[in-house]
Amino acid sequence: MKRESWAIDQLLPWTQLNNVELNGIAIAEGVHGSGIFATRDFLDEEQILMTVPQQLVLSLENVWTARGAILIILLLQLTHNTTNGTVGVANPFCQYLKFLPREIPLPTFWSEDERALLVGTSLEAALEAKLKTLDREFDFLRENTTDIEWCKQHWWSAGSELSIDDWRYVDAAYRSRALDLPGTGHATVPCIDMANHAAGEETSAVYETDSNGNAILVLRAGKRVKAGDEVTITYGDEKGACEMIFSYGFLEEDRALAKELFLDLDIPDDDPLRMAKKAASKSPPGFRLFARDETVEWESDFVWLLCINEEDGLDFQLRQTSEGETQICVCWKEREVPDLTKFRDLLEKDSRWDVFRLRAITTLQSRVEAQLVRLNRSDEDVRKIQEYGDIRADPEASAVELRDLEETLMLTAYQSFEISKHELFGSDAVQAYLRRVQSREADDGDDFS
Ligand SMILES: C[S@@+](CC[C@H](N)C(=O)[O-])C[C@H]1O[C@@H](n2cnc3c(N)ncnc32)[C@H](O)[C@@H]1O
Repeated sequence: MKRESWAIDQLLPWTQLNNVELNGIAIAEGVHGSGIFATRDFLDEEQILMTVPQQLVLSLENVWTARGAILIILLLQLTHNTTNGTVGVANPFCQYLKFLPREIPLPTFWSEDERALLVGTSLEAALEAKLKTLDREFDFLRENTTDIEWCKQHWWSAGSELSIDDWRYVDAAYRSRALDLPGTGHATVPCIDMANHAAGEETSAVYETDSNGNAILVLRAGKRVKAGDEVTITYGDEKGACEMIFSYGFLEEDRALAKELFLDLDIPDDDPLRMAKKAASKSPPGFRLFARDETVEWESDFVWLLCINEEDGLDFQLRQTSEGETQICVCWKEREVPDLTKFRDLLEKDSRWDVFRLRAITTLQSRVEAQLVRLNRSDEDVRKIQEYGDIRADPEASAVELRDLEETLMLTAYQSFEISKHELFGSDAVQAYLRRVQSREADDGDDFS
């Protein structure tokens, strides 16, 4: 689809027409694309810098459904623009979309060589999954709209241009511009979405909902901003390096830590409960590593299901719901576990808790080790791509830094798993368990002999 673009200095008449109030700020071109800049000095005032009327806030509340609906609405508005208004009804959003960047630098738009720089990082799997989902969604859109006359004409017939890149564009626009607006929820707010990111003390403004449901941008308490300074918000100081690149396409210049990463886990093929565990699990199949103080901690509901077995007391039962559907239930020592997020709490009460913990930590440590091997083995290929590949400077810089930051986080995690393992090996429960296993193995050996 051929998207029309308007220069950002044309945005002012649009804000006036649509009752967006700008108080001492202007939206203009800066170093990170468009941004918001102060046009006067602000000295320690919690001043409202911008008010966006409620009806312009594209939120779940306003559209009544999830991400898919917002993407479809964005796509319809783009179609309205490219068909000279033949499709859909003109609304302020159609014009506003012309002020968005023509290209959004998210990894879903990276070339094959650029994506190959991510091998061994947690972004590799996340990006692969995202691209597959986008392909699936686009196929679904095509299958379900080809029989609608205007869609056939403007999206799918020969010469009409809706492509997977258009779908990736609306997804990237949504992902990089949506806010979690306090009092409203996930929303796309025109004009406030022109605010660039700065973390920590550098963040100069916050966004919220006023008592009338309007979205407002407010100067942070105690912040001084001079005329000409950029007005910034935070996209989430706690976000990991992977998520920053995935959702916004950049890493902050002064970032020193990956902060967090997610690695997947798979249930081994020889686990007799594999299918039941997969069917019963509702949590993401993996674990999150995150930096805390000088060390790295982890979080996972899935790992408990992975490393507990039938002989420990795990079982599954099929139940019929009142709607007639069959549901799989997890049972621990013959009692149903209604909420799998609480399974860990039940295990913690068991006398073999240290044994379970040791199993979990060993599983996580070997997964981290495998990821480190994958990362290190790809270093040589990455160097070749840097030398000969078809890559742009920004994706290269982000990918190389991500490799570095995630390697440090994983090495620290590996070490801290090692320390925990040593501690757990010394526990009475683990020693008693090992003695039982050894004597069982000896008995098995006798059987064979
Ligand atoms: C919500 S939009 C902000 C407005 C955007 N600059 C524009 O031109 O429309 C988010 C995008 O701005 C860019 N951006 C924001 N803060 C940045 C920063 N600190 N460094 C680099 N790029 C940034 C990234 O491309 C990001 O995906």
